[in-house]
Amino acid sequence: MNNERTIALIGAGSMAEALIAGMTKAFCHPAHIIVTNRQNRARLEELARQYGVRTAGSAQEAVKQADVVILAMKPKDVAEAMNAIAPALRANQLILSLLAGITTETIEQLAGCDIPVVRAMPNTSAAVGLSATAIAGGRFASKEHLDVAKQLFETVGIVAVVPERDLHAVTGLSGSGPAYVYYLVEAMEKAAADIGLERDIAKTLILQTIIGAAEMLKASDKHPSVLRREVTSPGGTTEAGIKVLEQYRFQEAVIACIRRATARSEELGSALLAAIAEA
Ligand SMILES: NC(=O)C1=CN([C@@H]2O[C@H](COP(=O)(O)OP(=O)(O)OC[C@H]3O[C@@H](n4cnc5c(N)ncnc54)[C@H](OP(=O)(O)O)[C@@H]3O)[C@@H](O)[C@H]2O)C=CC1
Ligand SMILES: O=C(O)[C@@H]1CCC=N1
Repeated sequence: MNNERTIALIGAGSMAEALIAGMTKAFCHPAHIIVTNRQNRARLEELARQYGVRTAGSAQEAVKQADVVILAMKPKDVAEAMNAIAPALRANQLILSLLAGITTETIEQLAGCDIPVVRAMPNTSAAVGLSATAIAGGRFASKEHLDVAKQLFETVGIVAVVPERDLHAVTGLSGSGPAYVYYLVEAMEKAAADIGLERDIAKTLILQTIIGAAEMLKASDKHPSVLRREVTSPGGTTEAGIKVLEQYRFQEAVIACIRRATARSEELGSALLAAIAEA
């Protein structure tokens, strides 16, 4: 809790809240956090009540007081947000961007000054302190800036420093990753209903199965395919089930899904550049 920096969060959605929850537990006093959004005042008041953070009437007002500016709006809204805050930005601040697909170079361009930018890709498990976050520094970001970002994101999970070119892939893999797991759970719940299991019992069993498998992956040195084979008795139930997944080309579908999400991250970056060029 020894961080004395003032942090402005521009955007007050689900990722912003996940970060506030983590930062107020382990990174800084809530009074050091100022949160702002575009129009939803009730949302800001709710965050202030729940976490004790401060709010600001405008993004520019928040940025004027800040050492670290966290961009937590959707990529499509960043040009408008940066337009509003650019006049208040100073080169001794640090911009931390959570935006999918948007490069540090684009943020630097929108800022219009030589400001340090760190691009981060966390995931929503930050809300329970279990985000897998990757970070990369822009042209003006030093090791100290990366260290600040690392410390901040470590309050909501684990952090890897990666080359920026890898962040599209990280976004497709672990940024979007929780949704893939939830999708699997949705399918398991539908299957449980289909085979006649009582809903609450099925939910409990599915959750424990996911947590148990994740803990096994973490605790063991074995490759996932080895752990899978240990479940699979010859001629047994698992073998019969996995054969169906193979018929449906389950692994190919997952690989195509992550490739598509990665490409989409690249597209989000290009779409913003095209919009900036047009404006
Ligand atoms: N959700 C996820 O799983 C992850 C998201 N991200 C990234 O995090 C960012 C935020 O995502 P998420 O929290 O899901 O988004 P939300 O839609 O939940 O929240 C977006 C927030 O941005 C605010 N906002 C929009 N435009 C402006 C503006 N011009 N000035 C100030 N605030 C503005 C909105 O305010 P208002 O309601 O008033 O319009 C809202 O509070 C995205 O860029 C996303 O790519 C990264 C990793 C994971
Ligand atoms: O779907 C999205 O674009 C964001 C980025 C990663 C997770 N959610």
